[in-house]
Amino acid sequence: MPEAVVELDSVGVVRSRTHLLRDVDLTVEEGQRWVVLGPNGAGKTTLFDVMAARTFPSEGRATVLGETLGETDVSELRPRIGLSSATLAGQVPGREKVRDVVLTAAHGVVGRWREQYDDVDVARADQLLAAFGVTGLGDRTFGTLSEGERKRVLVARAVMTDPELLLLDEPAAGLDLRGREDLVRGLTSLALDPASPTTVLVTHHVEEIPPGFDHVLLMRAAQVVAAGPVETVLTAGALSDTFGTALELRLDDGRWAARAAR
Ligand SMILES: Nc1ncnc2c1ncn2[C@@H]1O[C@H](COP(=O)(O)OP(=O)(O)OP(=O)(O)O)[C@@H](O)[C@H]1O
Repeated sequence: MPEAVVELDSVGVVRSRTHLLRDVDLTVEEGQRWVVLGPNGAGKTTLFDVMAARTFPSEGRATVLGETLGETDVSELRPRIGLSSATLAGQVPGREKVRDVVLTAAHGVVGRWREQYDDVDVARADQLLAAFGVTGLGDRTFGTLSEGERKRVLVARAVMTDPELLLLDEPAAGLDLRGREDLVRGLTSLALDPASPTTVLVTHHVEEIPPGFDHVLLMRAAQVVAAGPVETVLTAGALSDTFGTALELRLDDGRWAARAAR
């Protein structure tokens, strides 16, 4: 029986007397690749922050990598989790060299300050930049990159530390078509590699689901609409319920596409 990497039991998050999450049950097992889909304001980022051990549940119980939030030292738990999110992007100094943005992940810091890196780390950072389609940008400063290039650098950074859990919050937001496809290709390779960490990817768009992602959580209005294997959970009906509008859904050669029902 594979071990649960994330176990949420009736989790609620309440702020200003509003439920950002309500009664969320979820088990993510080792080796699984999950996509969290839902409309704006559904609670996806709040759920992401719970899995990242950055937000604690107001109700229920959340266990991440065997540690129950509220009963553990998160400073030991957080380095075991690889993160890419808009919040993190905002924390990277613009003058930081791109290669260093990836390299500093190994030290759990944002901003390089006199750490020493091995050649093997530098080679891995360059290899990851190449895997996510941003080869040759290693010597540029982060501030000079386009939005899409920054996103891909941050995914490379999240993977750099060989985390036990990899969390990606809307990594394709703001990317142009080529950037999105480069990212999806990189994430597909990652998903199909059995050595890759358990991964959870948050997105608004089924077009951004990389082949190899095997589970889906659909969220709407702070609650779970459906969760489970992609082939059973991701249906036009469930997607229409999630987004509150009638949708058609197609699967073509491993890639999903959705549009308003005709
Ligand atoms: N501190 C807070 N107090 C009250 N409401 C909040 C607070 N933080 C977030 N919210 C609200 O909670 C809801 C869920 O937010 P969350 O960011 O988790 O949604 P999301 O699914 O990630 O949305 P998006 O797709 O737009 O990024 C939103 O309606 C948001 O406005």
